[in-house]
Parts: sequence; C-alpha cells; structure tokens
Amino acid sequence: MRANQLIALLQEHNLFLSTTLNSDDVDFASLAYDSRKASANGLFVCKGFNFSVDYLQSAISNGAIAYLAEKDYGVDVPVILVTDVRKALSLAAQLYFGFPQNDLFVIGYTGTKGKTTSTYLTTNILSRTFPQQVAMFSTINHIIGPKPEDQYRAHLTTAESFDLFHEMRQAVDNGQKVLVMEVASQAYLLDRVYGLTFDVGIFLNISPDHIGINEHPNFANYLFCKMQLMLNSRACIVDADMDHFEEVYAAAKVSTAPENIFTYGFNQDAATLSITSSEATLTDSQFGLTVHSEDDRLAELATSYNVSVPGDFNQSNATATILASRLAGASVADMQAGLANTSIPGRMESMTTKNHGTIYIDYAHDWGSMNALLSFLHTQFPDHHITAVLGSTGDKGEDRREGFAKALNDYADTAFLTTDDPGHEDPIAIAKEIDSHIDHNKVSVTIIPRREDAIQHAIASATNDDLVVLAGKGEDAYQKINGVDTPYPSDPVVAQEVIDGLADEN
Ligand SMILES: CC(=O)N[C@H]1[C@@H](OP(=O)(O)OP(=O)(O)OC[C@H]2O[C@@H](n3ccc(=O)[nH]c3=O)[C@H](O)[C@@H]2O)O[C@H](CO)[C@@H](O)[C@@H]1O[C@H](C)C(=O)N[C@@H](C)C(=O)N[C@H](CCC(=O)O)C(=O)O
Ligand SMILES: Nc1ncnc2c1ncn2[C@@H]1O[C@H](COP(=O)(O)OP(=O)(O)OP(=O)(O)O)[C@@H](O)[C@H]1O
Repeated sequence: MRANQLIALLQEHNLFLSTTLNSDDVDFASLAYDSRKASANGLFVCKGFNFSVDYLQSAISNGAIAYLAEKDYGVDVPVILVTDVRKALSLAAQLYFGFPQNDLFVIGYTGTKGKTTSTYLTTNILSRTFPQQVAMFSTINHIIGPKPEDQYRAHLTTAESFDLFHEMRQAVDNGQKVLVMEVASQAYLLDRVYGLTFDVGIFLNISPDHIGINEHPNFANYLFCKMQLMLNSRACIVDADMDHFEEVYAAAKVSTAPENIFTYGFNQDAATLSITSSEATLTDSQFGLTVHSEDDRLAELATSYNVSVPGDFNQSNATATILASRLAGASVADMQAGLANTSIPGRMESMTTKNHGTIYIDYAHDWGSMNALLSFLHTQFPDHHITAVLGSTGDKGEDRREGFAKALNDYADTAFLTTDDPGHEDPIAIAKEIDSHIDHNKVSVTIIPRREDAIQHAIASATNDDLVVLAGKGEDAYQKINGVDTPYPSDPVVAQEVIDGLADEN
C-alpha cells in the first residue's frame, strides 16, 4: 500500500492532517491495528479506548516503519496524523485489501432483533441461486468460501473494519459473489463499516437496547447509528410496522430514490409487500404476500411461503429476506425452498417430548424478543400453559430485568428464574430483581440458580400440552462469569439429557 495513495484517500474524506514521512513514496508491506500482528515495513494504526503507547513501541519492534494516529506519540518512526483514526483505519483497510466490496453484492441487515435469523435465511436462499458463492458474516458464524475450513465462529456481530475487509478479500479470492452480513449499531458507532456502500440495506426493527457504558449513550444515538445503514445503501428495505418507521424511511429517502426503497408489513396496504399470516404451527409457519408495486421484479413474489422457523416475527423476517434475495437475483422457487429448509442455531429450535410438551430454545434476551416470542405462543396456542426458563445478563442491560417481568406478566403462567451470563453480579440477586417486577397472581415463580437444574424442573413439571421456553442463551456453550467464559453444555444439550432421562423413567 503506497503512502501517497493512502494520503490522497484520507484527503478525499477530509481526514488527513499532516505527516512526518520524508517521502510519500513509501510502500507499506503490511497494515495492522494490533501490535502483536505488526510486521516488517508495515504501517501500524493507533486506536482504541484502551490504547497504550507501549503497543506502538512493540509494533515498531515487530517491524512497523510508520504509524497512523490522531496524535504524535513522539516515537522514532514517522506518523500520518488524522482527525479520526477509526474512519482512517477503515479506509486504509479498503485500500490495502483492494476494495473487495466492489467484487461482491453486499447485503446488510440491521435491527434490534432478527439480524442473525434473516442473515441465515437469505444465505440459504441465495446459496441455491449462486451455489458455493455466498459468503456470510453473522454473529454465530462466518463463511468466506465453499470449503469446511472457510467457516468459523464469529467474535463480534460486525467485525473491526480491518478484519471485515480482510475477510471480504478472502471471500472474493475464494470465488464468492455475494456477501450477506449483520450490521450492528456499534459498527457505525465505531466506524467499522465507514466508507462501505451496501447494495441492499435492510432495517428490520428497533426497540431500546444496547444503551449504556461501552455502548450507546441514549436511544437517539442508537437509532442514529442504525439509520446510517439507510444512508449507505443503494437499495433500502424497511419494515413498515416498526416503531420510528417514518424517521427511518426519511433517512432512506435522503440518498436513495423512492423506486429503490421497499417496505413490508402485516396488512399494510401502503407497503410494497403486505403479509397475510395463513397458518402457524409449533414448528413452522405459512404466509402469503400481496404486491403493491409496479416494479417488474416484484410481481412474482405474490404467492405463499412456508418458513421453517415459527413465529409471526419470523414471517416478517422472511419477507425482508424475500425482498433482499429478489434484488440479488433469486427466483421465487429458490426463496420457497430456502425458507422452508433453514435452521438457525438457537433461534426457535423446538424439541418434542412424549409426555412433557414442546420445548423451545430461543435466543430471546431482552423485552422486545421475549415479548414477540411469548405473545406469539400465547396468541397461537391460547389453551397451552407457558413455562419460561430465563435469567438476565449481569454487568449490562439492567432495564432488561423489568422488561422480562413485563413479558412474563402478559403471557406466561410459570417462570423458573436462573443464571444467564451473570458476569460480576450475583445471579440470585438478578433473579430476585426480575421477580420483584412479576405479578405473582398471574405467574408462579421459582428461583433455581443452576441453569441445568432449572431446565430439569421446568421440563419435568410440564405436561403434554405445555410449551416450555428456554430463553436467552440459544446454543451458547458457556456462561460468562467474572470475566471468564465458563463451560456450560448449552440449553439444547441439557434439554436433550433431561428429555432422555424422563423417557427412561416413563
Ligand atoms: C467497547 C467496544 O466496542 N470495544 C471494541 C473496540 O475496542 P477498541 O477499538 O476500543 O480497542 P481496545 O479493546 O480498547 O484496544 C485498544 C487497541 O490496542 C490494540 N492492542 C491491544 C493489545 C496489544 O497487546 N496490542 C495492541 O495493539 C488493540 O488491537 C486495539 O486496537 O474494537 C475492538 C475491535 O478492534 C472490539 O473487539 C471491541 O469490542 C468489545 C470487545 C465488545 O465486546 N464490543 C461489543 C459492545 C460490540 O461491539 N457488540 C456488537 C454487537 C451488538 C449487538 O448485539 O447488536 C458487535 O458488533 O459484536
Ligand atoms: N423481527 C423480530 N422481532 C422481534 N423479535 C425477534 C425478531 N426476529 C427474531 N426475534 C427474536 O430475537 C431473538 C434473536 O434473534 P436474532 O438472533 O435473529 O436477532 P439479532 O438481531 O441477531 O439479535 P442480537 O443482536 O441480540 O444478537 C430470537 O431468538 C427471537 O426470539
């Protein structure tokens, strides 16, 4: 990467301040933002809340010949000074990796809930249209190519810009043509996707979340960050049913022509697509779409679909994926097949038992998702007794505790309060806080700290028509306790052991 090209790019974005490089003809052999990964003749980027000048010194020891930063650290190698180092890192990464986004059709999902589900559904549809050519960056998993070794667990919902563009480069080199990815609000807060234009950006929904230390200072900032996806997408898809729809639609209109903005919703005659829910079972759901648009690409979408994850909210997610897949070139047949055959780890996974009802394992871990989940079950299956097993995370999202109680009061009959990533807090104290907001005339509550025991009691006490919801951890195989990921078998494994044990007893 040539210094003069980098400086020109930074100037184009009004980020460049000055440099102490003797010549701008330097060719950097590498780029790094972590000193442990710095190498010979490289450029090192100084950024981060916990940045220390020691990291810069160690990057220099590892071979860095210059650094990019917001201030001069007075070390022995020259600096390129910028006004905003996170934005500069994103641009430098794009230049260093040869702007890989230009060789990909990039689809980005944002929303408080449904990003992972929609990303999986879209990937499964488009993998039929473009076999072995669809990359995916989700909270759970990354896919950067067709081989088994091209798949690995994710660290963040949206990776740091350097890592993001690095993986995009690898995806392109592995022959990928499409990328489906999640765009967390933090991605915009921390400029991880600065300078990236999405071919399609989808805004699924918004409810208060991720507000607090290390996250957003307030809801306005959370919404502002998420809306940036609309301003950075060539085509926008927006859920017309969601709160703040008017603001999000207005943001989309700032940079996208109305004919490239698509909306969807239940019984929304003003939306591009309206959804009619036709049948919901415990394991999947059917819905139909009506098209209210003259756009030739959309006419065929007016048909019926079966999505293999239950819940009316998943009909909504599925409709967003239908629109996004269509813009990427998928046929209706691919959509129908893809939607009917997708399973998403820890999202509405169901297990049936002989005598203890149906068990749901779901990642719902705030009021919005718990409310959507329990209200769906309550409305669709009004005569079934609903038992929920849940906790609430420690060290963050304290307002979730009251939110969980509210959803339980509205829709559940029994709750087993237990441990869910307590961090540095006492899980029993967290459970008691949730309990303090529960209406005991409506919900019977038992606090059982060990999650395995809570699941055992919930399933064992359920009878045949009951619905038992194991909420919050999905397929997580750990509990975050005192800063350590402590091994935990995972809810599906524990539930299966309980079911097997109960079957032996019967
Ligand atoms: C508060 C926050 O968002 N921090 C993120 C941020 O950290 P940072 O840039 O401030 O870096 P830092 O951790 O302070 O470290 C300082 C710098 O020193 C460097 N370093 C460090 C050690 C060393 O020996 N040498 C060295 O050079 C580091 O590489 C880094 O550049 O950038 C890092 C990547 O460069 C992220 O790993 C880190 O995410 C933390 C771990 C995190 O958990 N963030 C959460 C809140 C998050 O982003 N969540 C969203 C999902 C939200 C949702 O569910 O929707 C996500 O996208 O995952
Ligand atoms: N459109 C939706 N509206 C409300 N709740 C939803 C919706 N889609 C999914 N959920 C619920 O939210 C949970 C998390 O879903 P998913 O992992 O797809 O969302 P996410 O946006 O990736 O979440 P997170 O940011 O918390 O990782 C699901 O298990 C389900 O209970």
